Amino acid sequence: MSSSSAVEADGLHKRYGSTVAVDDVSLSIASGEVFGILGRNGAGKSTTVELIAGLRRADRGTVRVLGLDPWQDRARLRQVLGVQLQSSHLHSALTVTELVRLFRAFYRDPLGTDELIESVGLTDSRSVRFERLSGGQQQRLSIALTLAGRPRVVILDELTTGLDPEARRHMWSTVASLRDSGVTALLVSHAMEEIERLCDRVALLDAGRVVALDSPSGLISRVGFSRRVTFRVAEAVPVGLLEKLDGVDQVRADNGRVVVEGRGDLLQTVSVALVRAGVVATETRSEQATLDDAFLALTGRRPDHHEDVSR
Ligand SMILES: Nc1ncnc2c1ncn2[C@@H]1O[C@H](COP(=O)(O)OP(=O)(O)OP(=O)(O)O)[C@@H](O)[C@H]1O
Repeated sequence: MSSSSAVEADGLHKRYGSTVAVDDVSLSIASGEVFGILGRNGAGKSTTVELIAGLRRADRGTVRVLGLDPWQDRARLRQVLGVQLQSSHLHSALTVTELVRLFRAFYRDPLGTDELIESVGLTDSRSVRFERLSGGQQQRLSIALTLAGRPRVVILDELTTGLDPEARRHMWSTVASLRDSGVTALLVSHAMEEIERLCDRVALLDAGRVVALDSPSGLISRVGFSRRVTFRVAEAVPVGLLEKLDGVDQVRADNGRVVVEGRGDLLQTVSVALVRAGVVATETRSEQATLDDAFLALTGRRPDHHEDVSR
């Protein structure tokens, strides 16, 4: 393993009965990197991180986390690896402070109780029992518990699922400060915006295999177009006219809604052509290709949270 790798997985395989969940997955995650695992439901994301965390044993292949074998060296790994627990595993009758104290006791050099509670914005709720916390607060507490032992590597599975926008931003800044302090983070997410903002690199999993591994912008650059202009027209859609324009790659029309994909100053090109043709367009929008588009281009489908293929 390279000395700067925090996580090294080589040829991982995991099968459940006849289902191949992880099929020859190899990853090398650099120390201090924020690394994302993206894929639709059932792609093998959770199984992959469970193999890395030593929660499951691979049928084949090897994993090293900071040089440790997660299955053989579990006790030592626990001191340096933080894994975000699902909140259902927690004792619901304990308060925030009691849970934080309980988790701190597992570690040799934990962060302070107040510091941990403050870091996830739960100071005002520190005497509240777990079962009385909102879903978002429970999620934030689970992050504090993950960070209790000053881990050098953290695994966060669906970090911000169920959080409101403010809590989500708070989580993002927590990940950014982890990165600033040199912690390696492995993020599993369906949230494209989150992956795009936070991750240095992303592995895209499909049917248990890594189908692409690149920076978010590198993945986006593999999409065949770079810009998309959408608008509505009340009259007949001038598809033929648009298709002939410079920089236009594709035109789709559905029920008066037109989607033009292409390159360069696409909005200007399309707007001028429509005005010249006397076509009135409304609800015009111009956007750049996103990670969503990359997902579609690389797997042939949009991620599960976003089934709107008409975009
Ligand atoms: N304990 C299990 N027993 C049997 N099959 C399982 C088990 N865990 C996962 N699987 C199957 O393995 C495949 C990969 O599942 P996994 O949970 O790793 O995917 P995922 O990408 O994390 O999905 P999701 O986004 O839905 O959490 C799926 O087909 C799933 O049904």
